[in-house]
Amino acid sequence: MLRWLTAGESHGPSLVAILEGLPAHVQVTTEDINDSLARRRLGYGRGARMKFERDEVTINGGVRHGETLGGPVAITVGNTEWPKWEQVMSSDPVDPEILANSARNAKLTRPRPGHADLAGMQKYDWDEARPILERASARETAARVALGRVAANFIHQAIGAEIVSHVIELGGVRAPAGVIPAKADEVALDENPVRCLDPETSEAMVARIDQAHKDGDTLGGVVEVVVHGLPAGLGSHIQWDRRLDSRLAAALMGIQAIKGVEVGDGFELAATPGSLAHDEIVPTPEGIKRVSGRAGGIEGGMTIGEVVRVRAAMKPIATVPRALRTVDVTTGEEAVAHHQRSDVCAVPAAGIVAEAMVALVVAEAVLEKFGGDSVAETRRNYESYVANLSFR
Ligand SMILES: Cc1cc2nc3c(=O)[nH]c(=O)nc-3n(C[C@H](O)[C@H](O)[C@H](O)COP(=O)(O)O)c2cc1C
Ligand SMILES: C=C(O[C@@H]1CC(C(=O)O)=C[C@@H](OP(=O)(O)O)[C@H]1O)C(=O)O
Repeated sequence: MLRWLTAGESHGPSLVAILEGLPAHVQVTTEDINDSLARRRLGYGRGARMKFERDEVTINGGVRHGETLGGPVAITVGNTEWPKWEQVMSSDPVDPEILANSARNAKLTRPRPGHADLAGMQKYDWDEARPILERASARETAARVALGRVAANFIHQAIGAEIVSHVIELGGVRAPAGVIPAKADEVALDENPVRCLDPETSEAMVARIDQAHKDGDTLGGVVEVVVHGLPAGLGSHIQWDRRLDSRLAAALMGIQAIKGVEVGDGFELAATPGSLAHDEIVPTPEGIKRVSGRAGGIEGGMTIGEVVRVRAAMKPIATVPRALRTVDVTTGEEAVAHHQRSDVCAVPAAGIVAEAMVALVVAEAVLEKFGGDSVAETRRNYESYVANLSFR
């Protein structure tokens, strides 16, 4: 069983992440994790915080000399802005006079529509939004990306599978259909300001972000995660919670601000006749293949041995500079929502987080199918399965 958990607040000293259940000998280094975290900071339209803050990665357990030991992998991502927040976010009590004189500690009593503020204040009985937004913030995704990198290394080393993501829609600008990036495209994707391979679309997306910035507005979009190299048979049709599609959907929907998930061509398939919607099966010299990939590589909750493709739709950032109407909870009067700073658009970053979530779910499915307490054992089991697969 693979399980993972994160802890920590947006302006706390650090995020903490634990991943348990991976076999021994997964090769992973602090540099690998730094590399993935740096990719999450990329993307045109992010706010000031991404520029001045750094992620300080420490692997606290489960890895020795660049290889996992089989025990829980523990990672902390330190927040270099912590000294500014040491009192506001102190875990121990702080002199009330110091807090009363701290502008940073001013009560946030005007909850933002679209964020967790209001429901969180009601549910957890707080008179302001700080205790809610600190954990609701997508700062937490840094911890998931750290774990996702360990999982991605595992699936690559055990079965050779590779994950890549790209932005297919941003602020209503849609990339041409049918482009499926290879892992080799990742460098170009990361160099592109909106992680989109089509130059014209990418320019239009950047222009849309500039316009939103000027208008005091924010944007959402759609990312697609592609997994190359998975064999047929991960996941199962046997029970709803064993289906790989349901698990991928839950993992993607669990990312802050993701409001829709598609497997393959998803919603478009709903409007397509069956004769055109499915991926016909044909014999080829390389074995049984599909003539198209509309299903996104999953049928009956199982991988079919083709490219897996899932999409996640992100709503626009909730902290809208041209602030939205709300109620000041101290007075009960109409007000505008609090706004200090925010991203205009974080869709490119959401793609990196989506890759991490897909890596964790796929790693879990690989371990279910092939097991193994060392990477070599997982690989042997995988190779034996593939060599004996019927109707290859
Ligand atoms: C990478 C990333 C960055 C985000 N940056 C911001 C931000 O700067 N400001 C903001 O209000 N929301 C931001 N969000 C979205 C909020 O975290 C999200 O709207 C909030 O947690 C409530 O979302 P929910 O309704 O989906 O739970 C970001 C989300 C992601 C994935
Ligand atoms: C810090 C990160 O993202 C943050 C996610 C976020 C939110 O509300 O989700 C709000 C912003 O933080 P702040 O309100 O402090 O400016 C983003 O910068 C990060 O991704 O590392």
